[in-house]
Amino acid sequence: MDSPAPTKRRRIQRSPSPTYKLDDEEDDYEPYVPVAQRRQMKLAKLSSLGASTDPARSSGPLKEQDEPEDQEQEEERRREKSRKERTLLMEAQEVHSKKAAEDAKKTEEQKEQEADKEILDAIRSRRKLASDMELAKGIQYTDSLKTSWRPPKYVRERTEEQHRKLRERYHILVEGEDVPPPIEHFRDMKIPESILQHLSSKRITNPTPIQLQGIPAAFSGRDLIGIAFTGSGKTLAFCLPLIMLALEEEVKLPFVRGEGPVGVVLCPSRELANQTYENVLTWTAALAQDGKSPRLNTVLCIGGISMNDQSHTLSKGLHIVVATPGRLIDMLEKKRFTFNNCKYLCMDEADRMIDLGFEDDVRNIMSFFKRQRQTLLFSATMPRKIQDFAQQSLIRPVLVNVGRAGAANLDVLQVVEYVKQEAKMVYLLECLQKTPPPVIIFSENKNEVDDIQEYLLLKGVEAVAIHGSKSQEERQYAIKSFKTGAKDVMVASGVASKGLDFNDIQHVIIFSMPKEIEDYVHQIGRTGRSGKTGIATTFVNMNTPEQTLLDLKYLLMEAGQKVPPFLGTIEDSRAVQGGELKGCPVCGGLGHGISNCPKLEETQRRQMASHRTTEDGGGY
Ligand SMILES: Nc1ncnc2c1ncn2[C@@H]1O[C@H](COP(=O)(O)OP(=O)(O)OP(=O)(O)O)[C@@H](O)[C@H]1O
Repeated sequence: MDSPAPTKRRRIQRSPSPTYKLDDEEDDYEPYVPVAQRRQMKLAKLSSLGASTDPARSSGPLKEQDEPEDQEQEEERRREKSRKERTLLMEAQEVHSKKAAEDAKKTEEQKEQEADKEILDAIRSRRKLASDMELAKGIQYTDSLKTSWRPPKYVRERTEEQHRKLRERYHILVEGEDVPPPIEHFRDMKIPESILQHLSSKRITNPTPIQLQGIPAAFSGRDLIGIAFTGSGKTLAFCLPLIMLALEEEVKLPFVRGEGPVGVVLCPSRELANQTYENVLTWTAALAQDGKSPRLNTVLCIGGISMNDQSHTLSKGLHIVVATPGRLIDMLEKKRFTFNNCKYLCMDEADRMIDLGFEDDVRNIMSFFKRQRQTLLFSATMPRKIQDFAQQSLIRPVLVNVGRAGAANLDVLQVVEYVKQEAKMVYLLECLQKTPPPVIIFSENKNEVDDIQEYLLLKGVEAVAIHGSKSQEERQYAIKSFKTGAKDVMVASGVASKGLDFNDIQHVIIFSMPKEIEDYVHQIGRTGRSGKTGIATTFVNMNTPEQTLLDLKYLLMEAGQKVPPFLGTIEDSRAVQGGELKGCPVCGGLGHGISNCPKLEETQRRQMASHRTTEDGGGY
């Protein structure tokens, strides 16, 4: 009888620590070691270190060889050494028992705070967000970029107190040195008349709070972190300064083939890049309408499209690039254009850009800059961890914050409903009756997106679908037909949630609640834009993690929305202990701390720890 083929035996080796390692696992595997255990190890190290650094111990044997001493002296030295060792050991034990006593006194909340701080410190010590070239050469700029823009005289003459009052009126919070003044009217920002006329034809007559403070700061050349609600006009706030910069450079000395760009806007998705590109095209065309201003050239660099279509623009002087990271790096590597004279880098939905997936791409892109740049980061959600990380990488940054970072837009009526999994499809049809179209339906799962679209089509609803596995043509078709009103409903995965600005969405239906509350904030933010109101209906059920429900409950409470009874009954252990509820520094969720943040999975935590620089004494 044939014996079964020998299988490779995996032997589990028991190590003294509670972590186990498989024989054939990679050698550089570093298990996560809990805080308490790390502390023990540090103590053990401390006592052994103390003993080995004892000069008597290290010099003893050498002396013995070189110049033998008499018995008495030797005996005395041994006694001294043992005294010292005992003292060190006792000290270590004392420290240890003191620590244990302190630990015992601590509440669960304090312990959690300490653990959170350790994780946060590890995150903070990530390499700065600068290009490797700058880091390697130790290049450190200390001054913001100089621009010729100045606020009008009457604004310059206002006191700091008057600026503060104005900010207070618009609920604008600022941080940073010497923050440029807020300006209440576009005209006073010295924006060219032709652009003003175009904006006013689109009923954009007064700046929104983020524009009112963000545009003057950006016009002044300052690095900027801009945080404001979904649909509050951030795009104009970061595109106008770039258009003005490009205009100034072009007027000084016209660009010829091979020159430029002056600035780049980076977006996390092709759809968002395309939308921003179209905005820039509209605004630069409006600028040239006066017959005096030059035409500024803009290129779109995104995957899935042929760059040959843009060779016409690339063959002229280039002013502005709007891009997604991958295609931009490709173009820079192929030297289709350079960043030799690029001075402006803006990241839209910046928290996504800096977050794990894109961080290295961003660093790579930065390495193509050959001179100092102005860096701007914008988003509706910006957890503290990203703000801290970004702040230390920018130069004299100004932080402009309208409302809490990660808070929901108050113009959205949020309705959360308990719908059993099997009842969702049928209930969806009923839900669609709440408002006239256009409606967006979000699902976290691509297959579910397709299923919903199919179901709606069967029921005679004009629906298109968009998700990451669709071809670029399919994605473009879906967006175009939905934008033009040819289709009533768009079913989308997360891809369409961030930054996309569709006209007058009446209703957002969240078919499956995303795990991360930031995603929810972006999804409901497709409605209630530009001062209009909208409804968001969210389906939850027993499949929705309790953590997510808790985040949702607090978000509703913060926005003064109705909390349904099934959410009201979910208890928060931190609230029971009377602790103060702050947004999780990693994802901004109000219902949990870092240690149980859904975004910070175990693997990521390890990854963060490995990012620790040697500057702060290495990692664990
Ligand atoms: N000052 C303004 N007054 C009225 N409408 C404005 C103003 N500025 C911009 N808008 C309009 O508001 C809408 C939303 O703007 P935008 O897409 O820039 O929002 P956003 O803050 O970037 O949102 P998101 O966070 O979802 O990306 C756009 O249709 C834009 O034309």
